[in-house]
Amino acid sequence: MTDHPSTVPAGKPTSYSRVTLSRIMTAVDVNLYGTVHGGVLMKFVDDVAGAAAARHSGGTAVTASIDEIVFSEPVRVGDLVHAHAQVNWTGNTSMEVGVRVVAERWDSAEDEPVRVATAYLVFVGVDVGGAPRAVRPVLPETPEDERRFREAEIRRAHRLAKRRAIQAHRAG
Ligand SMILES: CC(=O)SCCNC(=O)CCNC(=O)[C@H](O)C(C)(C)COP(=O)(O)OP(=O)(O)OC[C@H]1O[C@@H](n2cnc3c(N)ncnc32)[C@H](O)[C@@H]1OP(=O)(O)O
Repeated sequence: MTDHPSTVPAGKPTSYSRVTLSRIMTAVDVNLYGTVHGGVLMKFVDDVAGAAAARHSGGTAVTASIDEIVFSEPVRVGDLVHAHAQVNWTGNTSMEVGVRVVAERWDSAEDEPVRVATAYLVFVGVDVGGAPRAVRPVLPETPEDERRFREAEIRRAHRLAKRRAIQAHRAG
C-alpha cells in the first residue's frame, strides 16, 4: 500500500467525464461463429472507460481491474456500436467506471439500439512515475447517478471482502 498526498482536488459532476465511443463492426472483428469477438468488445470497453477516467481525473489513469463484464446479446458485422462510459464512484486514488454498450442493428436501423454488454472497471490515477495519485471526487447529479454510486460501493465492499476471504483461506 502506497502513501498518497492528502490534498484532494475539487470535485466534478458525473456528467463532466461522460464519454461515448462509436464504431461499425467489420469482418475482422468476428469469432469462429461469425459474431463479434468478446475480446474486441472488451478492448472497446477498456478504451472508453480509460477516456472517462482520464477526463475525470485530469491526467493518466490505468486499468486496475475489470470487476464485471456481461455480454447480453451478440453483435454482428455491420452493427453500429456505441459504448457509453461514466465515472460512477471515486475513492482516494481509484475510480469505478461503468460502461453500457448498445448496438444499432445494420438491418433494422430504425429500431431502438439493443444493449449488448455492461461492464464495471476500476481505474487508478497515476503520476509520471506510475504511483497512485489523489483523484477528485465525483459528484452525482441525478437519482440515477446516486444509485450507480451506491451500487459501486457495494461492488467495492464485495471485492475487498473476497480478497480478505481468499487471503485468510491461503493463510490456512
Ligand atoms: C488503460 C490501460 O491499458 S493501463 C494498462 C493496464 N494496467 C496497468 O498496467 C496497471 C498496472 N498496475 C499498477 O500500476 C498498480 O497496481 C496500480 C497503480 C493499479 C495500483 O498501485 P498500488 O501501489 O498497488 O496501489 P495501492 O495499493 O496504493 O492502492 C491504490 C488504489 O488502487 C486500488 N486498487 C489497487 N489494486 C486494485 C485492484 N486489483 N482492484 C481494484 N482496485 C485496486 C486500491 O483500492 C486503492 O484505491 P483508493 O486509493 O481509492 O482507496
